[in-house]
Amino acid sequence: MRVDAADRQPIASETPQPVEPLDETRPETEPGVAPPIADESQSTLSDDAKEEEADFSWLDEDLPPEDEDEDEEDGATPAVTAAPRRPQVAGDAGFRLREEARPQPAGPAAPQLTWLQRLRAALGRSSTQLTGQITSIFTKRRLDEEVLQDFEDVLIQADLGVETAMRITDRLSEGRYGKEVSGAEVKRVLAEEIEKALDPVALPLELDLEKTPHVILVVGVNGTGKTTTIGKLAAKLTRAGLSVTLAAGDTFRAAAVEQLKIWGERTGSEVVARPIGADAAGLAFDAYDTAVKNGSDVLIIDTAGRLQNKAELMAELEKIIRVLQKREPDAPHTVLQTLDATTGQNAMNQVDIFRNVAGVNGLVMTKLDGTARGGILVAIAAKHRLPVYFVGVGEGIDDLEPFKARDFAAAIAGVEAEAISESA
Ligand SMILES: Nc1nc2c(ncn2[C@@H]2O[C@H](COP(=O)(O)OP(=O)(O)OP(=O)(O)O)[C@@H](O)[C@H]2O)c(=O)[nH]1
Repeated sequence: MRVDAADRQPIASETPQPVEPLDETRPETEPGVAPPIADESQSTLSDDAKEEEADFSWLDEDLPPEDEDEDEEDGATPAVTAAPRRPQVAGDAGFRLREEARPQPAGPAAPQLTWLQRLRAALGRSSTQLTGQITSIFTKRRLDEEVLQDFEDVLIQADLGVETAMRITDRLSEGRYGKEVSGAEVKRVLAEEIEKALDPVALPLELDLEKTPHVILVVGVNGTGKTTTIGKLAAKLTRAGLSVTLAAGDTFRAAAVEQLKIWGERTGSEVVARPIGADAAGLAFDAYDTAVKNGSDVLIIDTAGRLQNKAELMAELEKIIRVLQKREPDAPHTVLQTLDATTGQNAMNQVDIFRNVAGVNGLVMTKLDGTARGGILVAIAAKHRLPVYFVGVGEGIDDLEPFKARDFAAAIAGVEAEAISESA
């Protein structure tokens, strides 16, 4: 079956948001009633519990073999009136089912404007800064070395990366050297080149349901939005009719566990949690079994992100992966890294680190709203060429959007998407 689809740094808010049960998405879950938490007896969290770390050395022993055994519209909360009995995934949901047997209904026309407006609003600061500088550089000046150098500097300051900045200035100078160039023309060239850089990485998340559960391990530095992204993703998947189990693998922070439980309630997903300080690999192992037992299509595992204690964190991630592979050799099927757009160049370095240790094979860029540093996504795409599945444009449940190269390029360059398509 195929489905496409240290020490802690301070974070903006660790307070779980109020619960708004998504009762319409999962009728089998009573509105407002929390789904069962695996091993409820252990779910009470306390500092004392840190002392009680279980012995998971048995995980290193060989295990007996296993038995063989959205209609989301662009940028808007999907109008779900009844839970689909079978997954129905819209073409633009940002993920897709590989399984041929799972049909993709045509669905209603997507309200593109809503999504574009949201993206433009999200990238407003990145775009305003960049386009303002373009206007001041190019007004009443002929294209010469000095202008091109000023332009290149602006692009580098906008975090687009040296390689992309040089490609854009080269392309601009082609046939225009010595001439006056309008700001509109510069923005169009900018948008086209950004789209070219992003297009290869704008891919839907592929969920392979041949062997359920499809395991998604979510990694990234703390505060980059792992838990929030997991919640938003669970909402997308459950709305499409897939069943999801969540594993609270950030066993270092009580607030992260509580936050995940709330997302579990909101999305009707079972949450597997352990006391603070518990072994994250053991939890992942149990969560896999829980997801098998409850028939989940997807298991999403949260992790800690204490980069300051790098050796310990990396050992923990490696152990989680090793342990999961005792159950399913291909797990985790997706290793998703969250990147906080507001951290600019740091985000690039974080990909270097987590890619090596955890085998990251997909990215989600969060907090694109309210940052002037959205350009970093272009530099990361050019360097790492990893798929970017979604972008986070706010803290709400609907603020996770499938990544679309053209829309992103147009929004950041401050042009209409049609302007790119006409001239590209
Ligand atoms: N504005 C905005 N805020 C976001 C976005 N994604 C996450 N956040 C906020 O960022 C903060 C940190 O998010 P978390 O999901 O707790 O991050 P985390 O990586 O799980 O952090 P740890 O649990 O500490 O490892 C929270 O206040 C979120 O609401 C986004 O796309 N936009």
